[in-house]
This record gives sequence, structure tokens and C-alpha cells, in this order.
Amino acid sequence: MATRWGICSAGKISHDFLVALKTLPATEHQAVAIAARDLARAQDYAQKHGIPRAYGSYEELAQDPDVDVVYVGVIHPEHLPVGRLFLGAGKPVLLEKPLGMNAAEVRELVQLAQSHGVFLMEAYWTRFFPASERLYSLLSQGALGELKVVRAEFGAPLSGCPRIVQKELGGGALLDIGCYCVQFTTMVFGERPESILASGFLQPTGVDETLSVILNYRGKRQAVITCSVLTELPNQAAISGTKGIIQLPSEMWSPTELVVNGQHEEFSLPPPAQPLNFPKSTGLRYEAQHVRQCLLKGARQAVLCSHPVTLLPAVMNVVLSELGERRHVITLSVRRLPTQASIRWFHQGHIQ
Ligand SMILES: NC(=O)C1=CN([C@@H]2O[C@H](COP(=O)(O)OP(=O)(O)OC[C@H]3O[C@@H](n4cnc5c(N)ncnc54)[C@H](OP(=O)(O)O)[C@@H]3O)[C@@H](O)[C@H]2O)C=CC1
Ligand SMILES: O=C(O)[C@H](O)[C@H](O)[C@H](O)CO
Repeated sequence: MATRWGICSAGKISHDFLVALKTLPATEHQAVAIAARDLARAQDYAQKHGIPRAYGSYEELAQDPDVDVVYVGVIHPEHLPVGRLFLGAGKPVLLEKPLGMNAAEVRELVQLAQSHGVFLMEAYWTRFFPASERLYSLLSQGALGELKVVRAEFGAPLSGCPRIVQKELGGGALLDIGCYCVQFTTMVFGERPESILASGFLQPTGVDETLSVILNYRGKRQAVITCSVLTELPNQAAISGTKGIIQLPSEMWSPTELVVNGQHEEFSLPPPAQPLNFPKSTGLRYEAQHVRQCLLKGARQAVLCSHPVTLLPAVMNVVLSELGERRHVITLSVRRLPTQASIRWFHQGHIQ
């Protein structure tokens, strides 16, 4: 039986998600309803994507008994209220990144999902690309020996986009794109850093524009992250270990190639049937497949799957709050970071 998707919002990423769903067998994935704040826009998307039902409010979607799972593609500050709405209605949710604006919001959503026994997953799509699967499989086999240094960067000229620069719309480099770098690092080291150094610059609107973060881990291991919404960066990532190096030579948040100790490996994406808003968005299919697998297994604990639980938002909170106040290099206390146990949980990834 097909997984019946409800789509919340008629925004840019919702369009791309719908295009990605169409690269999967219709016997497995169907978009059956879409809601937007404005009915006409929901109807327009329904018509473009062949979706049978359109709603002019998210509440109506939450009450649709024929929706198995809701994909939420609203702007960051709406993740908490919209997540509350669907989880409260008992709907499984795939919620766009970042799960919340801060650690408290993330905790609330996780607790709500757990108390209702409902599936919740952050749409950290990177984790489900075949290249990522290969990468984590190599790491877990010890292909690089002891992992020592991680580098990751994501920069793009996005300062013309209101939701990226306006504070009330959830703007800022770290929340929108730096989160991919923090996620990547967390995946590789899988434990709490011992210290964090951050330095960066703010936009006149008060959100972070360009910043670099150094995360120091026990055993003299280090991650270096750079993100910018001002300018393009090489957008690469690399993991160096005692026995070698794996590079993600481009677009590290949607990896389709790896260089494993000098050997190139390519992973192709299916072509889109309609134009996309963002490059490589047919890669959203992999997270959709993963959600279906979780739901078929009745894996309510999949709330933990690819879920930062507390580490990611805690790291980001610390960096953002310090940058906001001082705008210069600081050494941060890790007292506010989560426990080792919760990080291990996250690192195990996938279905628990
Ligand atoms: N995985 C990925 O590759 C990507 C993920 N994203 C994530 O998706 C989310 C949405 O990004 P994107 O699609 O680019 O954003 P858009 O600017 O296209 O907005 C998305 C939707 O947010 C809804 N919304 C709710 N409240 C407001 C409000 N007050 N002002 C404006 N919009 C509002 C609107 O829904 P409605 O249609 O109902 O009016 C709008 O269509 C972000 O959280 C982002 O992190 C974004 C791009 C790529
Ligand atoms: O998740 C992402 O990839 C980002 O949200 C977008 O790609 C970026 O904000 C472009 O507008």
C-alpha cells in the first residue's frame, strides 16, 4: 500500500519535495492532499502536481483521515507551531530543517512526539543519500582508521532572500545552512565536543552572515566549519583519519560524489520531471523512502532517527548567542551541551 503524503505549505521546498516524490513508484508514495495559508495557492500546487485535495488551512490537513504522514515545508519559526498542530492531531511528521529555532523548541517537539507516540523526523535529507550511506558504511568499517579532523563548509549568496536575512523569519547562516555542517560533524564524531570557538560577522538585520566554528573533541580531534549567506564557498567536506581521507568534493549537503583515498565514486540522481527551485532536490526522495520504511515498521521510536535530539541545537544555540552578543572569538563552555548518552543515541542514526 502506498504511503499517503499530506504537504504543508505551497512554498519552494514543498514543490521540490513533490517533484522528488514523483521519482518514486506511485505504488509506494502518493501526495494526496496539500494545504497552504491561501486556498488559491494550495489549489495551484494541487493542479500542478496532480494532488486530489487542496486546503486553505493547515488545520484542515491535520484533520484529513486519509493522510498517513505530513511533510512540513514552512519557514523556520513556524516549525514549532505547525509541528505542534500535526503531532497534536496524531499525524506522523517529516519536518524541514532546522527542527526548531533553538534547543527548547526541539525538545518540545520531541517530547510531544513521544508523548503522543507519533513519528517525527527532521528532514536532514543529506543523511539518506546513497553517497552518505556509503560514507558512513566506510567509517563504521574503520576505513579511515581513527578519525581526527573534519572540515565542512556551506556558503551561498542568499542575502537577497527575506527568510535568510530577517530575524523574525528565522534568518541566519548557521540556522539555514550551517546546520548541515554541524550535522555532518556530529555524525562523524558522534560525541560532545570539549570546547567550541566561534567567530563571525552579523548582517545589519542582526542575523549571522559569515562565521566559522572550531569544535574540539577529546583525543585531539577537531572539526572546522564555515558558513556564509554572503558568498559562495567551495562547499566541500573532508574527513581525515590515521589511515586516509574521504572528501565530498562538492555540495556537501547533497552529496553525489565521494573521493575515497584518491578514488572517485559517483552516485547519480534521477532527473526531475519538472523544474526545481534548488539543485539536486530529487535527492529528497531518499528521506521520503526512509520515512516510509519507518512507518511500515511502526517505528515510533524513529523519532530519534537522524534526529539531533539535543546536540545540534545546543551547539548552534551556544554559537549564536555568543556571536550575537560579542561578535569576536570566544571559547565556549560545554556545560550547556547535552549528555554523552543522548549523542550516542543520535549517532546510531536510523531506526531504533
Ligand atoms: N532540504 C532542503 O534542501 C531545503 C530545505 N529548506 C527548508 O524548508 C523550509 C522552507 O524554505 P523555503 O521553501 O525556501 O521557504 P519559502 O519562502 O518558499 O516559504 C515556505 C512556506 O512557509 C510558509 N509560511 C508560514 N508562515 C509564513 C510567514 N509568516 N511568512 C512567510 N512564509 C510563511 C508559507 O506557506 P504557505 O504556502 O502555506 O503560505 C511558505 O510557502 C525552511 O525551514 C528551510 O530550512 C529550504 C530549502 C531547501
Ligand atoms: O536547506 C537548504 O539547502 C537551504 O535552506 C536552501 O538551499 C537555501 O536557503 C537556499 O535558499
